[in-house]
Amino acid sequence: MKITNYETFAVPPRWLFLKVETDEGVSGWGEPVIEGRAATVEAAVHELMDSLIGSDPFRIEDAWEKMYRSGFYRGGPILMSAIAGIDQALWDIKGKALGQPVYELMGGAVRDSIKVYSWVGGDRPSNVGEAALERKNAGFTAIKMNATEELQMIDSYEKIQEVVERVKAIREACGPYFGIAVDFHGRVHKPMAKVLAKELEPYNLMFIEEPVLPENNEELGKIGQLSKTPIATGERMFTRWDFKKLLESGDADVIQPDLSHAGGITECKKIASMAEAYDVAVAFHCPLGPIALAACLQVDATVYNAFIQEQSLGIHYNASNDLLDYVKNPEVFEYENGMVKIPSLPGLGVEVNEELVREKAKETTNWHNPVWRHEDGSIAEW
Ligand SMILES: O=C(O)[C@@H](O)[C@H](O)[C@H](O)CO
Ligand SMILES: [Mg+2]
Repeated sequence: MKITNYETFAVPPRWLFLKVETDEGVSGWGEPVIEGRAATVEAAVHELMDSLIGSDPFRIEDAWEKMYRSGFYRGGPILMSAIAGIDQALWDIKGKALGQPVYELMGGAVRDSIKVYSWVGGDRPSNVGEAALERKNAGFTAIKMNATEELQMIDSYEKIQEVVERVKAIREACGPYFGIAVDFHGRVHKPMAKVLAKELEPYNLMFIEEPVLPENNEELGKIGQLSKTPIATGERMFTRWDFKKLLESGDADVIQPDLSHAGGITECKKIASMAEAYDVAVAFHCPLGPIALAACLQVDATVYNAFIQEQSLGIHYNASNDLLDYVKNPEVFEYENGMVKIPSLPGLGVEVNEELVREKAKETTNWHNPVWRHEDGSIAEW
């Protein structure tokens, strides 16, 4: 079998899909994108795919190593997202050609379903108690919320108190054992991260996420000493080599590589195995579209230390589109009791609605992160 052609489609709300074709008529889909930089990743996908035309799509490891090692400059969000989507498409082709779900080609499933969490409050926090209860009533057993819209390096205890109040509202609305994750989103710097982590400790959170920016991961250990709450990070880390130091440090309790940002199925499986050796849990990051989620579920099936899966339901900047808009077989994601069943159809399991994708790709989709400023005029972390 040979790779003969490929096409990319930028579609609303802010996603990029890739279709890879072969000479035997089997095609595969991937989702190579990083939020806010879809066009840049698209350019990288074209460069990398051009070098794969004519090669055997079954030799995924070889394709991965070629894309990673033959370029001299390596890693980072753009290249690793491009590799990620291509890798997903190759696994989709292989699974479809062999009539097997991807997890069967990776050693088989260790679980039949995985717990998922929903977002509440979107990006800007508001009425989170009610929103969380709505999710709970819809069957979810866990949610994630953003801690804060903006916080300066040293900021007021009033803003800290606002975060605490929202978390308290969710805890009170949803009961003592409902899963609550709080995403600091790298918006909180070390001086206030210490304070916030300690203030949130009494609420028995499932985890706090990116308490500091990943470039400051060496601070995680100190925050961990101040609070028992499990610490999660990793959505902005892209390779095994990025995760190596973090895992060696012992400072992360949960890692969150993204199947569309961190080299795809091939790389994320390896990162997860490294984490297993350090007794670190995995919660694959996925605020993206249906192909990315499908790829996550295939890997979740085979990763012993995976315990929960993010999915984009409830994320407000995706609200113009439903996760299932581009999928012809929406029943592939079977939600029940806050869990999603692992799809067992060949390949990634999602049947992409190609006509709709082509139609929507005609619209201009140019989503960028909004620029926020603090009261004093300085740029706020997004
Ligand atoms: O954990 C999450 O899903 C968020 O941090 C998103 O990745 C971020 O807003 C970029 O889209
Ligand atoms: Mg996050």
